[in-house]
Amino acid sequence: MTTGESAARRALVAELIRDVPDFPKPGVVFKDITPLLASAQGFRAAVTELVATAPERIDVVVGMEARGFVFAAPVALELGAGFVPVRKPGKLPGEVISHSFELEYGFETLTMHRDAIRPGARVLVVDDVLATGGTVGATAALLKEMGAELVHVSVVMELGFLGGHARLAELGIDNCTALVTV
Ligand SMILES: O=P(O)(O)OC[C@H]1O[C@H](OP(=O)(O)OP(=O)(O)O)[C@H](O)[C@@H]1O
Ligand SMILES: Nc1ncnc2[nH]cnc12
Repeated sequence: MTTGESAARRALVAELIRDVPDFPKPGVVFKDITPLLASAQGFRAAVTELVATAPERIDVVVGMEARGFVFAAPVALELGAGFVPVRKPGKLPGEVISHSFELEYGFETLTMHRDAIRPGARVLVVDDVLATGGTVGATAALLKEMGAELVHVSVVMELGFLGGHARLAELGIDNCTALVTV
């Protein structure tokens, strides 16, 4: 794999993410990934690049409902790792642990099955967008409670102006890769 090919894939990913102003509320520029997913070449490029960012020996890929699932599941398959979902409240049938936080456009609670990941497992977290970092931060807190090792975070797009990277650094998460930063 050459650097030029990787750069071309990331440029294609960036091109296929559409800005939607004032969604879901005034003042928010929503980064819409549906054109990227609708493009076979674009979707493949995103998954290829996410897989390329993964450290060695990942046991489990964790994805966050809903858009995170779309990228995390194929990355897990490519890596030969398991997939574990982080879900919104009331969706998981077993005993859950949960964490609440503030999002760019609201409040959210995320849950995981308490026994989803064995202590010490090496985990890669994959999501579509890193905005304020609240979602990744909450997921990291859930993984810590389970005793899993958060090895790396990979996102398709980072909204740099919202300071998510700095927020994650404050939480001790300094291993985060974005394919595209705006
Ligand atoms: O860094 P943050 O400020 O936490 O924002 C990023 C999160 O926001 C979006 O999820 P959303 O809660 O809108 O859910 P969805 O995937 O179900 O649309 C996005 O998919 C990320 O998970
Ligand atoms: N501006 C944004 N666009 C898409 N997803 C987001 N999640 C949080 N903020 C977002």
